[in-house]
Amino acid sequence: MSMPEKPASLSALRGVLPYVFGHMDVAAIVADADRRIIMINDAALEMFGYDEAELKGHETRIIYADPDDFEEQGRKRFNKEAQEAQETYITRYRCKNGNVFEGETLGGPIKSTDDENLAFVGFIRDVTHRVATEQTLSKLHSITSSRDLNFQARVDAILRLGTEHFGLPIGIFSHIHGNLYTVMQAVHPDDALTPGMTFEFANTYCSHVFDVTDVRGFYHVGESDIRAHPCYQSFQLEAYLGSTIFVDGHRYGTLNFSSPEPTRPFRAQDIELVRLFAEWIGHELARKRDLEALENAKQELEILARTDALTGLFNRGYMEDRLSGEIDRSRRYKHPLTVALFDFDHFKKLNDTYGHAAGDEALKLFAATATRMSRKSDVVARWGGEEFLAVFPSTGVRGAVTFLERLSDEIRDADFAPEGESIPLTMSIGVASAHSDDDLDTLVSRADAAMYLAKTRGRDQIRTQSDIGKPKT
Ligand SMILES: Nc1nc2c(ncn2[C@@H]2O[C@H](COP(=O)(O)OP(=O)(O)OP(=O)(O)O)[C@@H](O)[C@H]2O)c(=O)[nH]1
Repeated sequence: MSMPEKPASLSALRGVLPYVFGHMDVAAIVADADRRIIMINDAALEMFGYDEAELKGHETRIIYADPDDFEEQGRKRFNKEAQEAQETYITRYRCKNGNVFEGETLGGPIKSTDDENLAFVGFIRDVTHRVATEQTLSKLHSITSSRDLNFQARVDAILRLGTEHFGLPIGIFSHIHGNLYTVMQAVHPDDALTPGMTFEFANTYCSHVFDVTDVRGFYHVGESDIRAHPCYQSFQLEAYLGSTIFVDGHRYGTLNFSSPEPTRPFRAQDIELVRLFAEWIGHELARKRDLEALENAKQELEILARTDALTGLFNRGYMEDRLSGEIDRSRRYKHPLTVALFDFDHFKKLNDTYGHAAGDEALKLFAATATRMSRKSDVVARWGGEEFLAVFPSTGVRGAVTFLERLSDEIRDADFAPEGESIPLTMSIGVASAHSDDDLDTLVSRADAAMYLAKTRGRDQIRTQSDIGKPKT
């Protein structure tokens, strides 16, 4: 602010003060060296709610909310070395009616022609709302950048922040689909709103927001054009502020705050804040959805990577890892572990006679039957073309053979009729149990040798490792 020419004395200054500050729209207060008010302009009288006579001659202490601030400003500025006002500071002031506000103040001495301090002037601007908005923005930043909070906790914190900032005690994050308004999350002084509650969309004030895809505020519905609104009729909500939430450019729902009491008119900053809150929720929803899609795709890929496409059983790669793990576990816990290697008999003939598709059906029949009959802890995999490997944890040879007899009977007796003609499917099965020094290769090769024995001894039978090297029985 540019100052007029310097006056020579305090009395000269007193003469010009009303002309200089009288009609400014910024509140201006001038005090003498004893900090007694010698001039207060109309804007300041209006700001503080006093008459001129109530302030003139009083210490400026009267307008400070906190006496410590009065003392501190005195130390800083009411001294010989003080320089003319250059930068602003924010102090809390008190009005006559007790209201406290944040005042951005530009203050300093008015110097005489001899560079003496004649008086001190302060220009004050009420920045309460700006300060409150800045504080809310800073809290929003902490909420949205906190690593400790998940999405739901952040939305909850934003709902609470909004209710506090706007002075509207009910906060709702909604999803809107057709005429269905669903509460996703809410804060309510009586906990009257819970996630999953639904309302008719047309009956909510949000219809005004969602349909125009913008922010809307009503601060005293009872005295407005929309007092016939069904929301007012049903819920008697006097005040409302809401914004549309967009996810990737599509309308998702709303973020809204409301109150059964009328409130002050909303300011431009309120509109921008609620829009900002809603924007953040929209971005997070999009991010969450992308992450979930990515996670699902990853899981599908993992499943695909370990699955045999034809039969849906585990594939060989997965089984090799799994069996190695099971061998380690059986060694560590000293539990038995048995494996069985299955090979269809005369599969080539089946393919050649009935076609490859019939062969595939036989493989699928085995997979479905083995899956249905085995225990949860058993693992069955396609090991090669028409070869399968089953692993039976905590099971000895005898237990495994009992199960394998039932399984091979079931498959032989299944009504497998590729061309309407029923043909029995038989398998040669080799069984081996893990020794303490076994690895994947040694264990499977014993099962393989037992399976080969079953083939050479006439097929459609089960042979175990103990049959190897024994004469035919
Ligand atoms: N339909 C079909 N056939 C397959 C598949 N994988 C391997 N085969 C066939 O399985 C047959 C295996 O033949 P072989 O190894 O000679 O054995 P086999 O005819 O069953 O005779 P034995 O094992 O001695 O009883 C081959 O004809 C392969 O083409 C598959 O995914 N689908």
